[in-house]
Amino acid sequence: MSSKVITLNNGHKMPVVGLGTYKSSPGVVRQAIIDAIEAGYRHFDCAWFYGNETEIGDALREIISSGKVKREDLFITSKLWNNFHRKEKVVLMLKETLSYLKLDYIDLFLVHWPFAFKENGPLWPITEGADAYSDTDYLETWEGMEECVKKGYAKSIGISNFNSEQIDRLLKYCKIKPAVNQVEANPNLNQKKLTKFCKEREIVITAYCPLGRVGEAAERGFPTPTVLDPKVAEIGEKYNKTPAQVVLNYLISLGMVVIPKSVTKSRIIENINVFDFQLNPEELAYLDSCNKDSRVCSLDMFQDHKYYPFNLEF
Ligand SMILES: NC(=O)C1=CN([C@@H]2O[C@H](COP(=O)(O)OP(=O)(O)OC[C@H]3O[C@@H](n4cnc5c(N)ncnc54)[C@H](OP(=O)(O)O)[C@@H]3O)[C@@H](O)[C@H]2O)C=CC1
Ligand SMILES: O=C1CO[C@H](CO)[C@@H](O)[C@@H]1O
Repeated sequence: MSSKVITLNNGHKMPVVGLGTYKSSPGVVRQAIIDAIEAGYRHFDCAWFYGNETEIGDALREIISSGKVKREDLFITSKLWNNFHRKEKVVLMLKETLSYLKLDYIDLFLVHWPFAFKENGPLWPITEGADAYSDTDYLETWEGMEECVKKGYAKSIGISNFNSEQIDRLLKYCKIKPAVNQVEANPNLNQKKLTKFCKEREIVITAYCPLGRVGEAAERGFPTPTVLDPKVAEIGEKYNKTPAQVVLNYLISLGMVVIPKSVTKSRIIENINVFDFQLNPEELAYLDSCNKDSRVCSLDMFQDHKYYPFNLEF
């Protein structure tokens, strides 16, 4: 099984299913990437912030040098972390990511969040609060992102966790349009309004936390993931599919790219086998009815930041 692809606003093609890598520990991520390649994945979602790009790079080098897959058949995403939003920092940070990933270019580079933190401050300033914020404007950051394309280090650039106002402000300013907005999306937060808004502007939505981060939801008090809903399991049984496959198929039917994370071989295989069934209108309506606009990644500890994105409806 391999993934379908979607065409971005610059003509580049992006596989509709990718493997998430947040919290895929350095010791296990190599095997997860190898298992994913075997299962048909060609799209990998990475980030400097995840602290595992070196090991992902080792796996990619191994796979490419074995001849199993060519570099040009892969779609690799990474993201610029919040401490490095100054224009001069952006290319330098991408070059650091490229050295970890052992690649000459990535396919997609995203601004991870619209808000910035001080350059020499903590990466995750939950105790320092506003003292650790920087008011570097994401429009300045975007100039650095455009430099990454001009220098050939990124084929496409995009944003993550941007709201509709931030997107329109960026669109008025940019020379290169963002190709993608990566945001949380799952049946609890189906992002229909933001998806429509982005589609009208030729921006593809990538759904992160598509499974509602099910592995840690109960213990961390996240909204109960829809993959645990018995009704979703019942829908899946009809097609001989698991709840995760139903949810991923639903998000893809809404026009999104999905990047489920797993380090478990059977689930890695399961999460890409989502293209051979179609939910009927009643089943789609049930999944629509699960929407509560509730987030796993609200990051509300940063809600007093000038560029915090979730104080708007979408
Ligand atoms: N741009 C941003 O700000 C953000 C981006 N992301 C990206 O999105 C990716 C996905 O989101 P993430 O937060 O990881 O959460 P997900 O919704 O992908 O959930 C991951 C959890 O689900 C489990 N899981 C995976 N497949 C199945 C399955 N078929 N059945 C049951 N459980 C399953 C995994 O367990 P196991 O691994 O043990 O199999 C893991 O515990 C991230 O890894 C990251 O790449 C995420 C958050 C924010
Ligand atoms: O990519 C990410 C993974 O999840 C984190 C929160 O748990 C986010 O802050 C971050 O954007």
